[in-house]
Amino acid sequence: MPVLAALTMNPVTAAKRSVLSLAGAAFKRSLASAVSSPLAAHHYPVTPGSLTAHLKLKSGETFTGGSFGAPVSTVGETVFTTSLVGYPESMTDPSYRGQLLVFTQPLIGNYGVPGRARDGFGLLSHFESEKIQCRGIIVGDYATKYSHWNAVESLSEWCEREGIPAITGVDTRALVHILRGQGSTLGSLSVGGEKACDAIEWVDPNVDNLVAQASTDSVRVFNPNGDVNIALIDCGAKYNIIRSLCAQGARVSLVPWNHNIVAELDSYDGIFISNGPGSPTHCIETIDQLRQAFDVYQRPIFGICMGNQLMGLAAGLNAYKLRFGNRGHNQPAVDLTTGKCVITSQNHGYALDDSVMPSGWDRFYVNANDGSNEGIRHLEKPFRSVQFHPEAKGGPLDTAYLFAEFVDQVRAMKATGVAATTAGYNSVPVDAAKQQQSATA
Ligand SMILES: NC(=O)CC[C@H](N)C(=O)O
Repeated sequence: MPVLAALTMNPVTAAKRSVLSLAGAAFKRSLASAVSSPLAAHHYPVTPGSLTAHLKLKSGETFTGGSFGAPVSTVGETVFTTSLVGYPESMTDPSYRGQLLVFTQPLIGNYGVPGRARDGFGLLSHFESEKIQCRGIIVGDYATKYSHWNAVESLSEWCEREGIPAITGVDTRALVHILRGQGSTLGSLSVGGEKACDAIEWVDPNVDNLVAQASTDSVRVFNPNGDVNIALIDCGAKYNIIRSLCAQGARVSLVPWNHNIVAELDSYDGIFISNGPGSPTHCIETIDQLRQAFDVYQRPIFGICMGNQLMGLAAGLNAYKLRFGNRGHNQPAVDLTTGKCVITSQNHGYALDDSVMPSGWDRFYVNANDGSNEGIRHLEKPFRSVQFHPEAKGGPLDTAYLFAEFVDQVRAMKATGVAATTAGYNSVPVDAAKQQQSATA
């Protein structure tokens, strides 16, 4: 809507509608104050009569729009993704747990939501977990009509059914401008009365161990007849990681994030560490397990995203929080072993500080945009990890070869009789080791 028209609009209607003027230079000049101005508007609530929704950042900016999800209120870390497609996959990716997800792609919902068909491994074919994991979604322009051969419901119906609030009519360009400037920020999404968001308590989801919430409670086996047995440490694994390993012919034992794998190393031909939500620093048990495994395990270990961070922490690196993270499907990463650049799918807010590498380790990939770490590798042992998502879903399949390389290596080492652990290894369960440590402390 032209800004002038918005300014001459009935102020009550305008106040209900939206918040931002996009008037060129004025946009940049007065961004901070314009955000909370109720005067200008260029988007509409999704349908006449739909509930008003508000997104309020902890830093004070408020965006008003229309609700198209569940009529509930929530708080989360407001993060944005630049992906153009893949909202069903992103919203069910456990790594988005605790977050309010902003889509920079303005038109969202136009291909609806697919059904819950399962593949031959028992995994949902079109989702990355059983349910929506993000706390809410924020879009510029929700498409009220959808069309796709496998859609069974609208994005609005899905959100409502799963109790997830959703807001449309938000100037996501202005919102992302703020988030890029000040970094990922706590936000409240409230539906209903104008003041609903004032009642919200600001609780940062990252203070909790979100991995413990997302992980499986018990061991689950996929593709039981696979010829090599992979322990997949579940920090909140996306289904396509499990599927990608199974599709290579591997048997996958999905184990809880704090499972005592050190006591079972001999039964695994390879170890894989999944993606997962929140800060890696909460996963002390996993880091402890990996540190012990690095000393004695001789077969391949591979990590993805949270898995890269946990392997890095176990190797002796530190992790830090990125200002606004890298979330999208077109992030360039350079393989430092070949110089080749690959386009990758990403979703992370933390990164390894790889400025000084621990002895025996090297950088594997680096982000070609911001220079942040995209992976590490051991120089002698078959241990590697990547910060991006070779399993895609959504995103490009450029790096799917990493699954084939991993399982091929696992298979080759098994065939040539490489023992799982070094000779003389004393398999002390981690809990017992911890007790010993505290007893001698
Ligand atoms: N996708 C992931 O595994 C994300 C890892 C971690 N939660 C981060 O945000 O950096």
